Amino acid sequence: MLPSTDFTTTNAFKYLTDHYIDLAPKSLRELFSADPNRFSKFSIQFEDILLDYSKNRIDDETIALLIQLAKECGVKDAVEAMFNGEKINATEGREVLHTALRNRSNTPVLAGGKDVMPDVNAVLQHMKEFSNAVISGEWKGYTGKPITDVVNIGIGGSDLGPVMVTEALKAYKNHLNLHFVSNVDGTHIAETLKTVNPETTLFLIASKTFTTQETMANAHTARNWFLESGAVEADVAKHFAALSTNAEAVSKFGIDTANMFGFWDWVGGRYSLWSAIGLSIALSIGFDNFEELLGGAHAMDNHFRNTEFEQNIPVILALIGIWYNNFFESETEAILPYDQYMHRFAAYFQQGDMESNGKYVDRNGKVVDYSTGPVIWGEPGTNGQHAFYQLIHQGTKLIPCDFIAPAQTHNPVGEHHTLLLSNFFAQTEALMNGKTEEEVVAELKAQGKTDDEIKILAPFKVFEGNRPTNSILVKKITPHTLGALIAMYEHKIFVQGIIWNIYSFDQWGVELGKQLAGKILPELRTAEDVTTHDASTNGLINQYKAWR
Ligand SMILES: O=P(O)(O)OC[C@H]1O[C@@](O)(CO)[C@@H](O)[C@@H]1O
Repeated sequence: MLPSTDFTTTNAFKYLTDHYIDLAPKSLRELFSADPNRFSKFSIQFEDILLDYSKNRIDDETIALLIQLAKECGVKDAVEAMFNGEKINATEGREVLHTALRNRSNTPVLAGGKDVMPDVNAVLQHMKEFSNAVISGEWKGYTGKPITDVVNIGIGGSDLGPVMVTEALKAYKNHLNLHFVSNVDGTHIAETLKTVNPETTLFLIASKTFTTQETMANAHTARNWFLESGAVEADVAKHFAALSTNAEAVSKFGIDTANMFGFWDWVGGRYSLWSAIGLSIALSIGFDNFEELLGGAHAMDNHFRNTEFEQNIPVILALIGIWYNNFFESETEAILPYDQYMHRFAAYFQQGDMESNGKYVDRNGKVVDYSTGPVIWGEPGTNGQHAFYQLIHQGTKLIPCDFIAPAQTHNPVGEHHTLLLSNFFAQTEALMNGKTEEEVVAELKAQGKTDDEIKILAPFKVFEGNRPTNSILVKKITPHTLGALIAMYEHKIFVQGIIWNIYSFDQWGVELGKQLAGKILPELRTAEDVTTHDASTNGLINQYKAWR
């Protein structure tokens, strides 16, 4: 069982509250001038990843108290419970074993007393053989042509991970064209089908449950399009594969279960890119690179499981996030990758973090009286600088930011990468140091501004600074380092869920909307006005009917 501690009643929480009051007035400038070793003290290197967390509102005591908080909340026991296959997803009665999917050591991992590794390895072997056959051209379509395009049809965890990884690793992609259809909006499948040839297109129907409305609607549309193009039922097997836990539903849809790549209930949707859901990744970058991705995540798993908290990157990130979320009352966190290939990285962790920790009831079924999961958002740098950095620098909200950048680029064009990295370094420095009134006045004087002009302008040009950031410098974004980065955030989310005493692996909050949509759908199929809802919903539906 997971420890179930109300962290607001722990000693650490009390001392952190007292310490916050002492520390809050101190500026980061003061903290850095007081300790010349601040960077080395508050940074951790793991393989080719450097985490610099020194530009945070912390000192030695803060970190010591936060680590005490983690210990008082039983984080270590919770980590072992997860890796050892305990049913920590208690409301669904399931284990949480996405770590087994990338367990490259192949040591036994028990779920329900059974070692899952033989099954995991069997699916990986099937994925390897299949992706090699498609990539090599050995796998032929119904007119004898090799596959040129792969369309992954899925949503949420059956889409976001494959999209993010195939984009982030585009430098490793082969000749296959990857397409991702997720939205039930007909535009998504219509626009995609315009671009592909039924003779050379492979559809992956990616759905853990194989019941998700959007995915099944898109899958049936794709199947109808394929059959209307001149193919027959027997040809479906050459052009459709299923990635799911639900063999019965796959077979009922009409996909040969020989083309099914299975996974298990102990794989959460938002943690599933390491499973058969990752087949589109293997097709895009090759199975060897997919294994490298698994290897990077496995390396981070070992770091997370075996490293003392003081040097444990996911634990430190989790604790710093809690420090701002629960003591400085920040509400969001920005993930800002200075890498255009990583443009879907923040979006991926919107599901990863917000679907895991967007909970208001604790593990005892009590409504919490403290803040839990943050809003996750972000865009690549430097684009964000021209969109929302104004608020981060001079807004009234505290926005903790994770800045991520590769030291090496895959596209050494001119000095673009140097320009990019100059911004990466400058932004965290600016957010930390700000610009004082004295510095502003001196600058305006040097520009020849009059005293009156300076008096008017100066307040708008002062930067408070003291705005916290983490800097994550990666030697190069490769399948291995990307796998490690993803696992790093997964484990950060896990640690925060344990400390907030919430269940991070169910997602009951997505059900109500689906249920109500199911009730409204038949009402939209008739011409009559509806009266069964509140005045707003009735009014909207009836106006839609009048206009459609
Ligand atoms: O993979 P599937 O079963 O089609 O679910 C898709 C997504 O739907 C959810 O919102 C759950 O209903 C996400 O948790 C999940 O990743």
